[in-house]
Amino acid sequence: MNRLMIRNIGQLLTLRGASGRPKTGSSLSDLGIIENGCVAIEGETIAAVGTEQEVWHRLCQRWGERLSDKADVMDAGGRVVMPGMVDPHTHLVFAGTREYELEMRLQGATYLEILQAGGGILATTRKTRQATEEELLRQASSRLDRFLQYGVTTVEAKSGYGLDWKHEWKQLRVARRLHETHPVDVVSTFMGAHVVPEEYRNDPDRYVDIVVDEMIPQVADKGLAEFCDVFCEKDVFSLEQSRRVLEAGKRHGLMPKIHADEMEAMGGAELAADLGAISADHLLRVSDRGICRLAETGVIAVLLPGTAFYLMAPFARARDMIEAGVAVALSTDCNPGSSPTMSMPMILNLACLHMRMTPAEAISAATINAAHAIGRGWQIGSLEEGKQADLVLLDAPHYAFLQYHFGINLIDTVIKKGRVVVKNGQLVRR
Ligand SMILES: N=CN[C@@H](CCC(=O)O)C(=O)O
Ligand SMILES: [Zn+2]
Repeated sequence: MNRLMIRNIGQLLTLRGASGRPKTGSSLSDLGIIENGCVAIEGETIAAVGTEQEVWHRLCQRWGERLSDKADVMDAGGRVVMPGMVDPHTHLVFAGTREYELEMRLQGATYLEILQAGGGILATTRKTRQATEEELLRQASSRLDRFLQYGVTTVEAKSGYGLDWKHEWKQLRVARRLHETHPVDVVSTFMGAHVVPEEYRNDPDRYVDIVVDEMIPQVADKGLAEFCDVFCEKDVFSLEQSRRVLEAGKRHGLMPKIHADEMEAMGGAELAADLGAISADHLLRVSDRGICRLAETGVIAVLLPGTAFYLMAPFARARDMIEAGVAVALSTDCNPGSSPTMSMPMILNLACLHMRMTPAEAISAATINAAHAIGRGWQIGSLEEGKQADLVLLDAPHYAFLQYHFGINLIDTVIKKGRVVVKNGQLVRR
């Protein structure tokens, strides 16, 4: 079994103490920092975390004396070590690109107008349906490589560019194969209710019936996803249709997630609260009442500032949410239309500069709270004994360098399940 000790860590961000429930309020600012820290890894798991002295003491008890003979040692050179980041909202598996929509939007077309004219998600659906499973796998795998280089060690991935069973299933199979073969862990969400496909344009309720009665039972039966999501939005899926989809998912053991209050305050956050969803995502226009309900019910707000930035829309009110006691997480929303990025560090920049989160709050939101938003707070998102050994070494002496710099990548080393997968910023070939 491999053993690795990382020593001489200037700032070790443990994010400890929140594996049971996400951070809220002032605890978001507490990164559990250990100065001159050390982490020991055994196999895929963290064996000890603490100051160098504490870790040596702990390991001598476990491994006996002469530790350096028993473990590889990595010198962090006084730099920052933190948990691998978790991206809890991506549309990872798709074919084709939509760079032409940028120009259309710059000329005044809105995201929803492009969609209604048969572009947007519908354009990506046409391409994704045409693509072979191998082609989708290849494209999504190279996106995961980039995620890894940006310090992300687990992503959630939604279906929703198939919009019929054959192609939704293809997307979910690709996500599963990536989880099995790529170093990044992939957690699947079924999102057959992403938009109404063109063939049901005149009968959207019939499409909802198909999602509810045919697709969700098969997804559950085949164990293809843990979560069920819906795009609850004006002219996409109504509140009532969204409720039907998420309730059906729940009956089949798929936990609800929701694209809520993105373009209009539709009451999506309130629906998430009613249903006990694990997260409500986007929330650019959420109402005050929606914020209160999220806080009361413990639904995690997954904020996607890359989308507001790229769609030139107002940013979510992260400060109001944090003050109200909502658990906030951050994500890229990686997709070909509204947020074509794999850069979590860029998301942290935007969270600070446009949503006024502090650097420490943003790191909590991108690690332990993001892990909770996909039901993995017990396993990842913090550096504590017994948790999965997913961690990142920054080429920086202070964690705030991650938000202070922009447009450059400070991720030096990434360790996934105890193995070095990125070194000097470069992927280590598998
Ligand atoms: N808003 C809906 N779905 C995605 C965008 C998908 C796309 O445009 O392809 C989102 O979360 O932003
Ligand atoms: Zn999305």
